[in-house]
Amino acid sequence: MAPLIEQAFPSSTTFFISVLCFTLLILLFTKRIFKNKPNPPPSPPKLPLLGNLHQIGPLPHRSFQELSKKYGPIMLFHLGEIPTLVVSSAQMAREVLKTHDSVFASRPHFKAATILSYNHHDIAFSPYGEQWRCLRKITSMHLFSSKRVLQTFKTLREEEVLFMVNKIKKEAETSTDGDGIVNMRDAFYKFTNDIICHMISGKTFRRDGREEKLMNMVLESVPLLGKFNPEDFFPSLKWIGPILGATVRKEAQKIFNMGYAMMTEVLKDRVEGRTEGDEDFLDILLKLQKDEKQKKEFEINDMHIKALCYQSLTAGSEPLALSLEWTMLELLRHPRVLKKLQEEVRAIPSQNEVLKSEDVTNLSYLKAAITESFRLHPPTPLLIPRESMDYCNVEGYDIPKGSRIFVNTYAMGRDPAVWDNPLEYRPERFVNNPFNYNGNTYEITPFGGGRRICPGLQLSLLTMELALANILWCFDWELPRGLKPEDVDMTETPSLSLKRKEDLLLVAKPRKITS
Ligand code: HEM
Repeated sequence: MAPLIEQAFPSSTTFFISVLCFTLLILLFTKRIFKNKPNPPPSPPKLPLLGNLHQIGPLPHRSFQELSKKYGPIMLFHLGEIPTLVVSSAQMAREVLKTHDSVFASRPHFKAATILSYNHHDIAFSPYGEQWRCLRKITSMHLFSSKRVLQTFKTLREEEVLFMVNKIKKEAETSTDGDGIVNMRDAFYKFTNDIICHMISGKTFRRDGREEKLMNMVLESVPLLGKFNPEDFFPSLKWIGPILGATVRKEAQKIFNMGYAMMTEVLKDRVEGRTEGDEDFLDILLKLQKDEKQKKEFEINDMHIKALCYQSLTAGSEPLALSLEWTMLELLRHPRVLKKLQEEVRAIPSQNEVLKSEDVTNLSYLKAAITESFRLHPPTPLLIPRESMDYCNVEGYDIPKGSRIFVNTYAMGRDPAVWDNPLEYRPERFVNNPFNYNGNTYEITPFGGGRRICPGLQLSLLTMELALANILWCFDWELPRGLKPEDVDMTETPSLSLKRKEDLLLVAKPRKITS
């Protein structure tokens, strides 16, 4: 044997060097193979063709929440043919909305959204690119500039709050059994719809009951955006797409046709002239349409104007109405909180029938109650889905280009690792710790984040504070027909929004405001 070894390895040094080289080669080779192998986030087992679709129920935020308990805060699903990333922790939300915001800033194409957004002429469903950037700039510089939100819309908000309060009084007084029961879901939807219509087209929107017709369109279109449409999950089946998605296409087209006709009418009225009121969206957009400097940067056509106006209603009025509804519901389910909030509001030194914006700026418990409601009931529980424009590595995991992204703010708000006793509604959590919605905090993200953050954020918070303060200033409230707080049915209904199945019926008792 010895001669053979000596023959192969003439000296022990050569033997040692050869072994070392061999080991290094093996290491390099295996590392290379390993490096080329993608490292996807944890996924539940999937079925052929369907992928993980069968694991997602009618309330996807809840299905994802349950699955994240097993698979962690970053998961990769295959919904049909589409890789879908779902994140449900502050750290992972920060990765998506901040660290890699530039990669995750686009939106996927869903057929219903394409039809309802006037073929992506809006902001919310527009893919990331030149058009989105220009429309977004117009929104933040002109339509929702801080000056307009704080000053121009102040009178508008106060007028519409007064209109709502008077309607609630009337409905309570004329209730069928004289029991003062008011449908507060209806009241809030009409209120937020009126506010947005007022911003879009001044006072003319109440003509011919237009505002009511628009509200009904919003009520039909939002659930449609959340409805399962097979063609959105199997894009390779292009040839049978229209058959697979026939129902959704038909419904979306019907709503689009009605909305388009209405918007055309509103725009035509305005082009023919107007006489009164503050500058509204239509004035601004029509002015920009003729502006030479704007034309060089980006030409706004009538389709953009109609889509932007219609989208303010779908993206704005529904989540605002639902936020008011969930907050009011939690107050009625928690009499201690309701009482404390009434005391804060009623300590405002005013003798007026209704409160003005300047009366409600320092209500810290009200602000905390609103945040607590967003934590438990974010109106858009998975945000508006994003799409990755490139390959991305998130915390060591490989995310393929073209993935859909959901940020589960619903699950984040109920995470026991972050919130003690997470299911308890307790505004005190935020009293000395006010939540900064557009800052660097990602424990909850009710308005999203990064470059796609909701442009209606400031307007929504100011509107909610004024509306809720007045509702508590003007009325005492009770649950109807002896219903106990613990017996309120919290079942949700399937939609893109987080919506309770039942309407919110409450007893409103108008209060005498005395000195
Ligand atoms: C409480 C009320 C509201 C909530 C909770 C809310 C929530 C959201 C969320 C979660 C997003 C997606 C953000 C993301 O992808 O990161 C969004 C986007 C958007 N929201 Fe809101 N929203 C509210 C009110 C409004 C209002 C009043 C308007 C306008 C009148 C509005 C207009 C929009 C638009 C245009 C987008 C799309 C932004 C983009 O894609 O660049 N929202 N909103």
